[in-house]
Amino acid sequence: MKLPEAFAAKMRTLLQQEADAFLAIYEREEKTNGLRVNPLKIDPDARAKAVPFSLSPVPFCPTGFYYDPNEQPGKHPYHAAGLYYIQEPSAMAVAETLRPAPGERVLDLCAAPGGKTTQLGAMMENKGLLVANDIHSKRVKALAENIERLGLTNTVVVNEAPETLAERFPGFFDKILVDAPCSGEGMFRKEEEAASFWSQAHVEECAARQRRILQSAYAMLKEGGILVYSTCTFSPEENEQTIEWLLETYEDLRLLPIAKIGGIEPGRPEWTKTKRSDLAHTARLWPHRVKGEGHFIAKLQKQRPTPSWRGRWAKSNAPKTVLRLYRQFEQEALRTERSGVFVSFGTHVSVLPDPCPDLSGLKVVRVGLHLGEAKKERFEPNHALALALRAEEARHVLDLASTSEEIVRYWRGETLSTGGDRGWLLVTVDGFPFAWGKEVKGTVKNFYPKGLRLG
Ligand SMILES: C[S@@+](CC[C@H](N)C(=O)[O-])C[C@H]1O[C@@H](n2cnc3c(N)ncnc32)[C@H](O)[C@@H]1O
Repeated sequence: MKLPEAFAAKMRTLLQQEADAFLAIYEREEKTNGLRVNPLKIDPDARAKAVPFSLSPVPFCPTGFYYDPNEQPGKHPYHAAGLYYIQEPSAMAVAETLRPAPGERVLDLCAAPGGKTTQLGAMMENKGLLVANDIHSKRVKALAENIERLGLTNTVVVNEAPETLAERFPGFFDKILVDAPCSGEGMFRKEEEAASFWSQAHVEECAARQRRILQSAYAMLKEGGILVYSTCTFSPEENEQTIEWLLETYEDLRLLPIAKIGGIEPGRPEWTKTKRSDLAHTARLWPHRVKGEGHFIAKLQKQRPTPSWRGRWAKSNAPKTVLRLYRQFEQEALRTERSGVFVSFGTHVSVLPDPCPDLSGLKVVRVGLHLGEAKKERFEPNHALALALRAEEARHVLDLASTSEEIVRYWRGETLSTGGDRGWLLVTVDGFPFAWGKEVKGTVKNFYPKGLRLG
């Protein structure tokens, strides 16, 4: 591919004798293809075996695998069922570095389309609070869809500027990820268009924006909290120099070492003004050193006592009539009873993550688990509920084989004839929840969402 000349010259100066190996990767056609299996849906012991592609492990991510470029996992019904997320392999190292625990309060500040959010949510086993934010309203839609597909129930999706969130949540989060908007030099093979935008001026604009975002992230971190910063670019201005600025601006921040496994290399202190040696704790994933397109990662801990958050927690506002209809549906269709704080938006009802702060006044796209909608005297379950269940939690199941004609027809939105009359049933693919159906007088009415159907 054709690289911007100024970019190639800059990388030659930086990398010197290593530059040829680095630049040679752009001559190769094939990019690396990866998928990350979803431990919320696939039993950890059966991970790779459950997915019918030839996979080889990504060395720095236990749930990550490379797949063969001739395979198309994005077109398999298992993708629609949320069994995996297709993700550029070096990107998988970022959430591994933050590694939140179940029950923590976590913020993914630049989250769309959700590659890292879905990885963080799975690590949290759906326990605690995961706030996924993105400033761009269009990109937030894909984020919400991916969260739903992967079966995350402890997330809040918001569409705000980081400054707005920083005013609302000072000192609130245990862990924050800033996967920053960047000049995307590591994306050139994936999206050739990204190369045409490259200029040194753009790199510097990105660096200035990253600093503004990091100021907000710092404000929202608790004392002792962990901040992970990442980019998919190579420029020192957006990587080591951004971290150098951060350490000089907030003297209580301490860089923590990142394990240099599977070809991951240290950051380059020599590419900064101060050359401070702790910058080698950061990580560089070079495309000529690891099988991946490239990333930079830094991990920091806040040391300073921080005034604790004094906001309010969210309360239930769901009308009794709506809740009664949901409980009626639950008795008819499910074997489990959901507890938690139920909230309604018009006729729609969701159950919040635990804990969940009061979100009024923020642009909230989605909270917790969207259970469904009360319609006159009945309750219609949402697709998100189907994808968050295990098959054994449904009273009635219609299981379709992934290789069958029926699953393709169902995915397209067609009805199926079964001869039964069981009401709400969970349609599964090889036992994995896929969608809702309603079986009435021998026919299963299709509730696969219109916007997600096969074309
Ligand atoms: C590298 S992408 C995030 C990729 C995502 N973390 C993932 O793994 O799928 C950076 C994101 O930052 C968002 N963004 C740009 N400016 C922002 C800002 N000022 N605050 C928050 N997000 C911003 C972009 O819309 C973009 O979605």
